[in-house]
Parts: sequence; structure tokens; C-alpha cells
Amino acid sequence: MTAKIIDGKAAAAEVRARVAGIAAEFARTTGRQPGLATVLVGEDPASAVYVRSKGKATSEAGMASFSHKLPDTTSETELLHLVDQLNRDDNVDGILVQLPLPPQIDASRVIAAIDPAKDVDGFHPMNAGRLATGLEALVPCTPYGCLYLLKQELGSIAGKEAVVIGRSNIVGKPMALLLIGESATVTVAHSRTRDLPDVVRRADIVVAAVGRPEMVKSDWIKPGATVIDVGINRVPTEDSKSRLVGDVDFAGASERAGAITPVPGGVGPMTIAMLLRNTVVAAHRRAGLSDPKGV
Ligand SMILES: NC(=O)C1=CN([C@@H]2O[C@H](COP(=O)(O)OP(=O)(O)OC[C@H]3O[C@@H](n4cnc5c(N)ncnc54)[C@H](OP(=O)(O)O)[C@@H]3O)[C@@H](O)[C@H]2O)C=CC1
Ligand SMILES: Nc1nc(=O)c2c([nH]1)NC[C@@H]1CN(c3ccc(C(=O)N[C@@H](CCC(=O)O)C(=O)O)cc3)C=[N+]21
Ligand SMILES: [Mg+2]
Repeated sequence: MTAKIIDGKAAAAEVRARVAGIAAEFARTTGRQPGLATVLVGEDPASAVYVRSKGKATSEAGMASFSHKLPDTTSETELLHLVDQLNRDDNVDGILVQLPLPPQIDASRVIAAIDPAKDVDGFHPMNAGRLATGLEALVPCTPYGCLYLLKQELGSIAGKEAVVIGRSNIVGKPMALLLIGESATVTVAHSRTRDLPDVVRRADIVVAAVGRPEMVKSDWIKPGATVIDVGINRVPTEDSKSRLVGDVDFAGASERAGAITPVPGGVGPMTIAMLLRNTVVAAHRRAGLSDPKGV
């Protein structure tokens, strides 16, 4: 079987176009654009690239983009001060503090300081708890983007065997909660899982969020399964450049899977689309408007 390649870039473009329409309508109604503030601490080149592409996508969707760059030496107190300013700024609907943060800063404290109503990453314990208990929440962008692709591909997920590899607070755990919410039968694997290949073999849906290049092998994949590869791993090439690969052996797995996301061009673009989506949703809720339809 040769898998269908799921086009995350195309799906993301559709979401972004719908978000742009909603943002324009919001601006007409309220007299201001929805606003997203990004905060980058330090000089990590990969983080700088992501933050720049987020800023560009924000402007293209007709939203205000406020980008803050702080030096590597920023103290936790200084960062908390900026978060506090952004919490109070009425033109800011969403706040994204790019992770990872330098070692002198406790990320969990910074996340907890963000106004949950502006927490468009969905990382605040309030939003995590609301998602876990089935209340209205801001949902982490990457797993939400994965769910979008799965629903587009499969329609209903109910009753399917889903295996999530990885249990981080930002990807694996919320992914598992979303799949439970769709009535999948969910297994969460991690570094202490015994016989990962056997666990993956029973999955109709595999979500790989590990951070290990091409760790998931093709003979683990049940023929016809839907494979969502969250991994973003930069690996060196022979010509001493580098390329991006996922957590799945794409070449092999695409011979067995029913459908699979590529890296790049799969989950990554959906993450940015869902960030914009969460920002317009946060703007509506903050303005006392009902949630926008169709995103
Ligand atoms: N496309 C996108 O938009 C995004 C992509 N990413 C990418 O997704 C990947 C995962 O990110 P993130 O969740 O933050 O990573 P973390 O490092 O926080 O978590 C990795 C998880 O994988 C598990 N793990 C590690 N080694 C193994 C192993 N050998 N077998 C099984 N499980 C293992 C860990 O288990 P344990 O808990 O036991 O340590 C942990 O739960 C990375 O490649 C990251 O770059 C992340 C965010 C957004
Ligand atoms: N507070 C916070 N929120 C995040 O959502 C967050 C974060 N911190 N820290 C880092 C991770 C990673 N992440 C990505 C987003 C887009 C792509 C993306 O668009 N990738 C392109 C390729 C980009 C390239 O070529 O480098 C693709 O997969 O096609 C990748 C990774 C968001 N993260
Ligand atoms: Mg991490």
C-alpha cells in the first residue's frame, strides 16, 4: 500500500484563510484587530525562525502582531514584568512565550503568570485542567492541529485504537485528552514503555511526538494506519548542511500506512494556523462575543 500524503500546508492555508475572514469581521465590529504578542528570550536560531514565521502569519491574517525580543540574560522577574504588562494591554488577545527558556527562568512560573484568557498556547494549568475535565478551554495548538488533520482524513475517530508516543504537557498529554474526547481507545507510550513496536502495531492511529529522528520504524505500522508525525528534528546531511526529519521513518512507513503527514509540510504549519485560530477565539471571548463559527 502506498499512503496518501496528508498536506498540512494546504489544510493550514484553509484554516488561515477562514481565520482572516473572522479577524476582518472582528475588526469591523469592535474597531480593533485581534492582537498576538510573541516573546522570544535569547538567540536560539530555530526559535527565532518560528517566532518570525508566526509574526508574518499573524499580519497576513489581518491581526496585530507585537513581537518582544529579550536578551539571553533576562531574569525571571524581568520576564514576569513583561507578561504582566501584556496581561494588562487590551490590544493583546494572545500571549506566546517561546519555549524553551534560558536556564535561569522557570518556564512553569512564567506560564502560570499568563492570563488564562490570553493563553493561546493552552499551556496554563487552568486551560490544561479545563481540557482534562471537558470544559471550554484554549487547546494547545500542535495537538489541536493533529486532531484537525485526523478528522479531515478519517471523519469519525470513535472506537479507533490510537497510540500517542510521548507524554509531554505540550503535545503528548493534550493529544491523548483530545483523542479520548473523540471516543478513541487511547494508549500513551513513553520512554519507559515495554515493547513499543508491539504497542504501535495495534494502532489505527499513531501520533509520534518523541523528538528522536526516524525512531518509529515501518514494520511497526499496521497496514492502512493513519500516521501523524509531530517530530521536528534537524539532522546533518553529507554536504554538511542539515535537513528536517520527523520521528517516523517516512520512506518506509509511507509504504504501509493508509495516510501519513510529511516533515516538513505536515503538523508544523497546522501549529501556526491553530495559534491564529486560538487568537481570534480569545479575542471574541475577551470582547464578550460568541465564539466564531467554522474554525
Ligand atoms: N510540529 C510542531 O509544531 C511541534 C513539534 N514538536 C516536536 O515534537 C517532538 C516532541 O516534542 P515534546 O513533546 O516537546 O518533547 P519532550 O522531549 O518534552 O517529550 C518527549 C516524549 O517522548 C518520550 N520518549 C523519549 N524517548 C523515547 C523512546 N525511546 N521511546 C518512547 N518514548 C520516548 C519521552 O518520554 P518520558 O516522558 O518518559 O521522558 C517524552 O514523553 C520534538 O521533535 C519537537 O521538536 C514540538 C512542538 C511543536
Ligand atoms: N510557546 C511555544 N509554543 C509553541 O507552539 C512552540 C514553542 N513554544 N517552541 C517550539 C515549538 C515548535 N513549534 C513549531 C511550530 C511550527 C513549525 C513549522 O512550521 N515547521 C515547518 C518547517 C519549518 C522549518 O523549515 O524549519 C514544517 O514542519 O513544515 C515547527 C515547530 C512550535 N513550538
Ligand atoms: Mg520539549
